[in-house]
Amino acid sequence: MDGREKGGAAAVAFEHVSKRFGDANAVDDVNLAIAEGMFVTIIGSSGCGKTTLLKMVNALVMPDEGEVLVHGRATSNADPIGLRRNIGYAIQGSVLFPHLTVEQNIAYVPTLLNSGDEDRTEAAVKKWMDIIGLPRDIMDRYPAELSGGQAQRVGIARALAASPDILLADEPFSAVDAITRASLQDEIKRIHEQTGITVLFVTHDIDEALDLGDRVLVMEAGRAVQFAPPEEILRAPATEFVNRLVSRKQSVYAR
Ligand SMILES: Nc1ncnc2c1ncn2[C@@H]1O[C@H](COP(=O)(O)OP(=O)(O)OP(=O)(O)O)[C@@H](O)[C@H]1O
Repeated sequence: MDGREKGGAAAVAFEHVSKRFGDANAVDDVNLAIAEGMFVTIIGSSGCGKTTLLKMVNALVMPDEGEVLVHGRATSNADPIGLRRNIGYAIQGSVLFPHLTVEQNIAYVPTLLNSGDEDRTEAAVKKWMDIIGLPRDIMDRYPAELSGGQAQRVGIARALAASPDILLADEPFSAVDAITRASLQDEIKRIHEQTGITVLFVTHDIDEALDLGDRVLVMEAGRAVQFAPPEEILRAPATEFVNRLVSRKQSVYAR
């Protein structure tokens, strides 16, 4: 059994999920289902619970109430290590192992999974370096010898190299210039189209959220206030906050 026992189950479902830290409701009764292969962007002001929501998918944070289901199976019943094997996690800033080369960083999880099959691991590393637009000649460099954009690409390649079927991305493009960011956005779109991977992508940037997402999830003080395709977010913002978020865009799209 691979955890997909409920045929056609959503890749990720939040069933009335809440999480508190002290007095703060980090996530407040979130109830939604994300179909397999969907690209969901998550946006909201600072501290509204985006990261906490993401971390509940790979069981880095457990809900106080409700259940998070991954392929129909509650994270509370899953072995966290097995769960994380199928879930790539790319976060902002550099989280590369500083003492390992680019190749070793990307190979880290495939090495564990391929248990010593070096050819298979090397093939996986090269494949992901090519897909993500990393030149082969940086394979032997250490993270400190990379540009910010290269380090973020390596982080994403590492998250994808284990061939996960879900990618959690927490502002993965936040620390790069606009041009690098645009090219990384194109690449993540292409990877999504090519692999059919389910993506949950946190961003602070409404343009990025509307451009990348099949669905945009807007969060406000821990609550999921709107979960809809970009056109609907623009056409019918559900709250005053969503309205403010998109007001500038509507005039542009209405032209
Ligand atoms: N480990 C923790 N301990 C205590 N409080 C926490 C913890 N993690 C998150 N919080 C609090 O929970 C709330 C939601 O935090 P979270 O990081 O999920 O928000 P966010 O929307 O991702 O914010 P940002 O956009 O600033 O990254 C915040 O009030 C935060 O201070």
